[in-house]
Amino acid sequence: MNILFYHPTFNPESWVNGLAQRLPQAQVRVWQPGDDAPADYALVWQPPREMLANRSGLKGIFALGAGVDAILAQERQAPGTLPAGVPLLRLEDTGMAQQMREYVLAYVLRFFRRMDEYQLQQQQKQWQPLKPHRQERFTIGIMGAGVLGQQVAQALVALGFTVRCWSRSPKQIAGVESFHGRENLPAFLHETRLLVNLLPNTPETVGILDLALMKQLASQAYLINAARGAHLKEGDLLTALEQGQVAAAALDVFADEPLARMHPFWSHPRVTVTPHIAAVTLPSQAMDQIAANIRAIEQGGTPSGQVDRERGY
Ligand SMILES: NC(=O)C1=CN([C@@H]2O[C@H](COP(=O)(O)OP(=O)(O)OC[C@H]3O[C@@H](n4cnc5c(N)ncnc54)[C@H](OP(=O)(O)O)[C@@H]3O)[C@@H](O)[C@H]2O)C=CC1
Ligand SMILES: O=C(O)C(=O)CO
Repeated sequence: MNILFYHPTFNPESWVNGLAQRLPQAQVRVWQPGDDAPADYALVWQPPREMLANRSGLKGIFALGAGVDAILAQERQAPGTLPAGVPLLRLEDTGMAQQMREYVLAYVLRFFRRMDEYQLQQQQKQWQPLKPHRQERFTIGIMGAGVLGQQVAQALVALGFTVRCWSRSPKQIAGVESFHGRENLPAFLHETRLLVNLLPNTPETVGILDLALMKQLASQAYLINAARGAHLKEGDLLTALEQGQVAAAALDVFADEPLARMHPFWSHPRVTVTPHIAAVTLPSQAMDQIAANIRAIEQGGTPSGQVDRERGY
C-alpha cells in the first residue's frame, strides 16, 4: 500500500514516520513535484492540482483538517484537484473539540463577566463596577451542531447557560434546544444574546453572518466566530458594532488570512482577534483516526468522516 503526504507547513518527517508506525505494511512518502508513481491514499492540505489530477487507483483522500471548504474551492477553480469518485474524508474531532470548547468557553466567560469592558476600563485607570449580566438573560446560540458544536453546547450547559443550537437536521442534545433549517433561523436568533458560529463554509452558509442576521439577535449581542472568515460580512459587523446591535466580537477566522495590517479589526476596541488557533490539527490523534479509516477501507468497511462534496461538508 502506498500513501502520499502533502502539507505546505507541517513537518513531513514526523507524519511519514508516524503513519509508517501505525500502518507497517504501507510505504509512505512525501509528494514532490513530478511524482506520479502509484498511490492508494493521499493525505493533503492545499494540494497542488498536479499531485492528484491524473491519478487512478486512489482509494481515499484525507484532508488534514476538519473543514474542507478550501480543498473543495480548489476543486472548483482547478477541476481535477480531487479526482472524481474518490472518497474525500476529513478529521472528526481528533482533539479539536477539546480545544474548541476551551476557546469558546474562554470568550463566553470573558463577555459574560464583562472582562472585555474591565480591560478597557483598566486602560483608562477607571474603577467602575458594572452591572453583571444575568445567566437567565444570556441565551447562547450555537450555529452548527456537528462534531464541534455539540461538544461546545454540552460544556456551556454544564456551566449553567441556556443553550440553543441550529443545524440542518434536528438534534437531541441533553439540555439544548434544537432548531433546524432556514425556516427556523429567525426563531433561533430571537433572544440569542451570544452567538457562536461553528458552521462549515458551504454555498449555503457563506456570508450568513450579515447585518440582517445580527439585527435579529438580542440587542447588545456578542459574536464568536470560530468557523470560517467567509461566513462573516466584515463590514456588516463594523456597522453592527457602531450601532450597538453587537456589543463585542471574538474572531478567530477572517476572509483573508493573515489579517491585513491595516484591517480595522486589529485596533477596534470591541473586537478580539486571534490568528486561526481555536482548534489545530493534533498530529498523533489525526494519524490514529486516518490509520483506522485506512484499515476500515482495506477491510471493506465504512470509514468515518466522509465528505458529501455536493453538500460541501
Ligand atoms: N477556527 C478553527 O481553528 C477551526 C475551525 N473549524 C471549522 O468548524 C467547522 C465545523 O466543524 P465540525 O463541527 O467538525 O463540522 P460538522 O460537519 O461535524 O458540523 C457541521 C454542522 O453544521 C450544520 N450545517 C451545515 N450546513 C448547514 C446549513 N446550511 N444550515 C444549518 N446548519 C448547517 C450541520 O448540520 P447537520 O448536523 O444537520 O448536518 C452540522 O450540525 C469546520 O467546517 C471548520 O470550518 C474546525 C476546526 C478548527
Ligand atoms: O481543521 C480545520 O478546519 C481548521 O480550521 C484548523 O485550524
